[in-house]
Amino acid sequence: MTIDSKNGSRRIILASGSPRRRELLEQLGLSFDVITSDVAEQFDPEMPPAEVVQFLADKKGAAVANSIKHGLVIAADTIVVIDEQILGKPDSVSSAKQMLRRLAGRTHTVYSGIAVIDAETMNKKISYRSTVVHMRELSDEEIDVYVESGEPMDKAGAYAIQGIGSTLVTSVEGCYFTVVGLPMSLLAELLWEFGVNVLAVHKPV
Ligand SMILES: Cc1cn([C@H]2C[C@H](O)[C@@H](COP(=O)(O)OP(=O)(O)OP(=O)(O)O)O2)c(=O)[nH]c1=O
Repeated sequence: MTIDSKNGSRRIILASGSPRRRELLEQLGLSFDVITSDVAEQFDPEMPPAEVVQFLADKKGAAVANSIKHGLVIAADTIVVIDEQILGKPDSVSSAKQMLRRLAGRTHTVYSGIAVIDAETMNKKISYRSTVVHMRELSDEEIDVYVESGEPMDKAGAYAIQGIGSTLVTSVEGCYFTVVGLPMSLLAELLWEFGVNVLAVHKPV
């Protein structure tokens, strides 16, 4: 297998509208395009969380891969799980507050799945990581003020560990980037399978 020193010969496409995922990929110095699809994030409620994030990452990636001829498509999905219940992105201010009331003072698990798909062959590699997150106790007033910031609204579980939400998290067990939405070491492993060595793609920091 030839490993590209840069992804030069290989077009990489990020199938995600998430600015966080874009920023994380940019940090690797990879050149890539962003193409989003509008797949419905629906899944069988009986599906275990690890399968949900892989299923949805695959669905998002396949939708984009099917619309182009060449390129390596990267897609991801993130969910928060507490008491065996899946929390996605809140659809209203009140659901954001409800999610945070549920998470406050407790431990939950964040799952992130990644799918990498070769658009030419539709050969795919899909996997996931999970991280345990401990959140401190929060008063209703703190929750109200945090939700008013707007930050929780497009985040699974209604918080952003990389933002103001960092002040809610006391500790994590596992990969931080899994919580942000793109487990970077897993991404490197999956890209390697397609001949892209992210360690060789560098830019000065
Ligand atoms: C828990 C948590 C989630 N998130 C984000 C990551 C994801 O963007 C989002 C979960 O929703 P996703 O459906 O995984 O992603 P998305 O809709 O933002 O983007 P796309 O489907 O186009 O790829 O929550 C954070 O940014 N920080 C956090 O701490």
